[in-house]
Amino acid sequence: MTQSNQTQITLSRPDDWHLHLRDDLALERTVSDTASVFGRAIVMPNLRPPVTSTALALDYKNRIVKNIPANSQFEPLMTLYLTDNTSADEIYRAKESGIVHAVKLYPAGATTNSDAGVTDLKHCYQTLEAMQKIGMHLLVHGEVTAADIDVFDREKVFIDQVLIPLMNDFPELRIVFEHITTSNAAEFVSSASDNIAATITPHHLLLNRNDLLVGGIHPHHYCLPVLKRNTHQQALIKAATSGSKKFFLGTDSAPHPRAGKEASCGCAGIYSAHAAIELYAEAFEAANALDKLESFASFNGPDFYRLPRNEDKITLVKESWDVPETLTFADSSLVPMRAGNQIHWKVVS
Ligand SMILES: NC(=O)N[C@@H](CC(=O)O)C(=O)O
Ligand SMILES: [Zn+2]
Ligand SMILES: [Zn+2]
Repeated sequence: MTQSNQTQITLSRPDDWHLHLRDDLALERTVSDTASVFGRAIVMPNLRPPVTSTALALDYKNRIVKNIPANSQFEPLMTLYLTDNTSADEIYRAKESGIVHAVKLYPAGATTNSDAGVTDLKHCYQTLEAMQKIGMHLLVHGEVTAADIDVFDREKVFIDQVLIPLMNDFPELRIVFEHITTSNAAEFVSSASDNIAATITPHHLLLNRNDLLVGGIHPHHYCLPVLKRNTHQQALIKAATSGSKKFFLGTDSAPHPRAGKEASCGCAGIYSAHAAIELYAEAFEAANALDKLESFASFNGPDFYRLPRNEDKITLVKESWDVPETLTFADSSLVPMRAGNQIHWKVVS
């Protein structure tokens, strides 16, 4: 059967390898949306204050678990926020805990709540040594922050200025290049050693910078790394649907209250957790590659993290549904991806 008229797809339950759940009142919305479909999620640590220790990660996990719906087996996979002062001992404690699966590098100033991030990776070499030794994954927001670097070039420059030297100094360190947005990153990951992989978001597959800037400025399409030109979008689609084991699902679903997005200096982040796997199904169908969705969404991630694949399955059907203009979020509301429009796949089980 040609895929273009495929009307149903069943796949092993997917996981989200890059997710912002936020905290406290926000958890009711974010945890239930993700937990209704995904088996596990790598929960990003960029809270205020950030999750910089195993103890804080455990407390955070407990707050998340309280919001998991009764009928869901969802498991949050916790991460630590790397700072200049993170000790190797903290890495050993994290590994020992069994609940921390990775450490996240936010270059200071690169994105939301990144001001406590790393100012110079050289400060972290003992910590990185420990991570390499015990196989703790380093997740990177791959952008430089120098003011003289064009925002559209930040990711490309990060490869040469940070990633390549890092991989030379730590050739065994397992790295996830998060939310890649350029052909440069896709090509680099494809050709680099097996210990580096990448996540790709649904918005960087479905949108490009025209969707941010044409016909008016669209604040709900503003995210970091920023949407790039369509040639980069095409390169990401090619990578995601290539069948390569180095690319897997990471929504980077990053909610902000509506007022924070619709502002003269709006927050960066796109909320997709309400319809993430459906949005990926649209992107893979458009590329006539629905047969590649299961590996990208359900196999490549657990395989790279050396975790078991989920055993149960989900089914989506080709059915359009209306996305609300807003969703409740903490004590206010957020504008989800595709708000006020339709999504053309629907999870039925
Ligand atoms: N991606 C975003 O635009 N924002 C994320 C942070 C991040 O992943 O960079 C957030 O936490 O708001
Ligand atoms: Zn990021
Ligand atoms: Zn993120």
